[in-house]
Amino acid sequence: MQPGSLRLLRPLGAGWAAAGADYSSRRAAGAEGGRSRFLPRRCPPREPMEGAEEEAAVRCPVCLRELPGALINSHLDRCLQAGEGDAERGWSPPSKKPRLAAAPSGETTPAAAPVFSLFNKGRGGGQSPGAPGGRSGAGRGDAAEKAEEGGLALGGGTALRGASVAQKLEGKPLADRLRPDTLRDYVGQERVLGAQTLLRSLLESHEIPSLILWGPPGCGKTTLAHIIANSSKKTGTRFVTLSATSAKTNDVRDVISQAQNEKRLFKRKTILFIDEIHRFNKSQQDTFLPHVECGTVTLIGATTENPSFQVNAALLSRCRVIVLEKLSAEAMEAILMRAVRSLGVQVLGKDDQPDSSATGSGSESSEFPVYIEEKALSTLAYLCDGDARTGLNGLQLALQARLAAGKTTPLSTAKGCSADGVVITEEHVKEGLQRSHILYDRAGEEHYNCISALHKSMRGSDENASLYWLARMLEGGEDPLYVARRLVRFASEDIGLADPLALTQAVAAYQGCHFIGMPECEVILAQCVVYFARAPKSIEVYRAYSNVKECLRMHTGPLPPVPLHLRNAPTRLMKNLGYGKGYKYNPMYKEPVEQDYLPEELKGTDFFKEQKT
Ligand SMILES: Nc1ncnc2c1ncn2[C@@H]1O[C@H](COP(=O)(O)OP(=O)(O)OP(=O)(O)O)[C@@H](O)[C@H]1O
Repeated sequence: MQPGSLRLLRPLGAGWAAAGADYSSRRAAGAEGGRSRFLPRRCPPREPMEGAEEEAAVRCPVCLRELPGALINSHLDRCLQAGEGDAERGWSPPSKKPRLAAAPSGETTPAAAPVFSLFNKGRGGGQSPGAPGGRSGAGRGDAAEKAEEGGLALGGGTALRGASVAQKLEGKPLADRLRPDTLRDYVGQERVLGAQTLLRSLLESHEIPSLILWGPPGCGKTTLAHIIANSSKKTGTRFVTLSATSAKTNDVRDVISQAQNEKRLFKRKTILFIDEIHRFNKSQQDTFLPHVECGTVTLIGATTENPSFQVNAALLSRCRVIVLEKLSAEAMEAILMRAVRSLGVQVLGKDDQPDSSATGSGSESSEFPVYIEEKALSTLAYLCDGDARTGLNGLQLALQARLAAGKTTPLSTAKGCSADGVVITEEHVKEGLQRSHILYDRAGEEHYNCISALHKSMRGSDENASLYWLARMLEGGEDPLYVARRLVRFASEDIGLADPLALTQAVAAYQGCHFIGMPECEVILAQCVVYFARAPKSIEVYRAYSNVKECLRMHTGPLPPVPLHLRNAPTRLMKNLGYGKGYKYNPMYKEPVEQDYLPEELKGTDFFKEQKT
């Protein structure tokens, strides 16, 4: 490819990324590959500035110099040509700081070589397909990092100093900074986004249908929308974002009218992304229904709640529902691995153990390289329960806390080397995670899933499973009174007259929880749950009552009147009308009383016999 074929279309931001990507592929196609191919380049002298003073400055993605916009393309060509020569001469990179400052989020991935097997599995030397490591051209070589940062190498990799890591952790949260910009970096969700899937082909061909992205927190809904936004820019499509938590109906109207103008005047399409769409009430959702229908906007809604309940049915039928799942532990490992690489933290393998007995401290700990144990990463990947934001926040907190503590640990490596470093262990990452985040989402789908699992386990007389689901809820912060109320219902619905004491137990458990609260009341609920799991079950009453309701629902015409003999007759007039006439007061009879209690037309109906199976 000729240098002249590379063009910067935008001054900065997206243009940087686009130019960087072109540059990467150009470099990759060019020759033998390897990290040295992606080193920043020494640049030709600055171009003359005449006549360009008023133009916005543009930063060259290769050498990071700022130039007038008009000169950037010719500069870039020369810069690239010069760079090729430099790479062959083994040129060493300039200082890292400006490069970090200029890089868009997620684009800096200093490639510390992975040193343990777990995260290398099937990832082609630490680079997984679609995973961070798989990106080409985004990071510099290990040697360059080492030379620049003075980090110590253990097990073949390089770790940055605490001060550098701390600097990288400042500002935006790690999760935001690492939000992938392209599908290539989007990890997991193979079922809906894997190769050959419909959605992937649609996205790759920039044919974006209206979508509802449904999935648990941190599984990548917003990220997927962000990727669509990036790719839609290439086709000139507008991408507008609203959050249902803060947007008002008028905001939606404004977006719609702007979209109508853009469509009419410039033939530009608009994609409207609404985060947490379930927070819009149904009438707010109605506002954009006709505009989705006629194609004024393509809607992308993200929700953690089941859209069948939370999204207007008419709107739902015009959108494709994409169900995203919790990220697997493997996917989480890939995401965390990308994070530690981008921070310059080195992973310690099983054989590179810190000497925990000799933890020292020192004010210069910021001068020491930072390491994280392999076990700490895999534990984090499991504990964050498929929520990438929780995982990345946990990692960030663990690193920040450890760096702030200023403690260093002597390390001995498999190869017999020893060194001091700031080491993040499994315990540290556990501390960095909020327990309630790990186990349970009190407000969301998980709340209903767990209570349903508890109900079914008790119905199935599985006392172990019943206790497990109970503990999942209580440990996750569920309101014990909510569980107790469900137990009251269960006592009648599933145990019923097989053990009428169950209802008493449930009500007592409710009151007990009310009196003493958590955590003491947990055992009250546990006792009740086990009692219910072991109790005989009967749905006789529940079924019979359902049959009665069904009978009422199916009735056509006016409901039959209450038979006169069953009516009370408190006044003379009522008596005269025949109310209560012929009623047989049962206690007055020794023998069984022959008397009808159902309306005439239902005479002889047995709701208990007519049980549906
Ligand atoms: N599939 C993924 N691949 C790579 N990174 C991901 C993925 N999913 C999430 N992340 C990371 O986790 C962060 C949070 O994800 P995101 O905001 O997309 O979650 P979400 O599903 O929209 O959650 P919420 O419902 O809480 O808003 C992102 O900034 C990104 O760094």
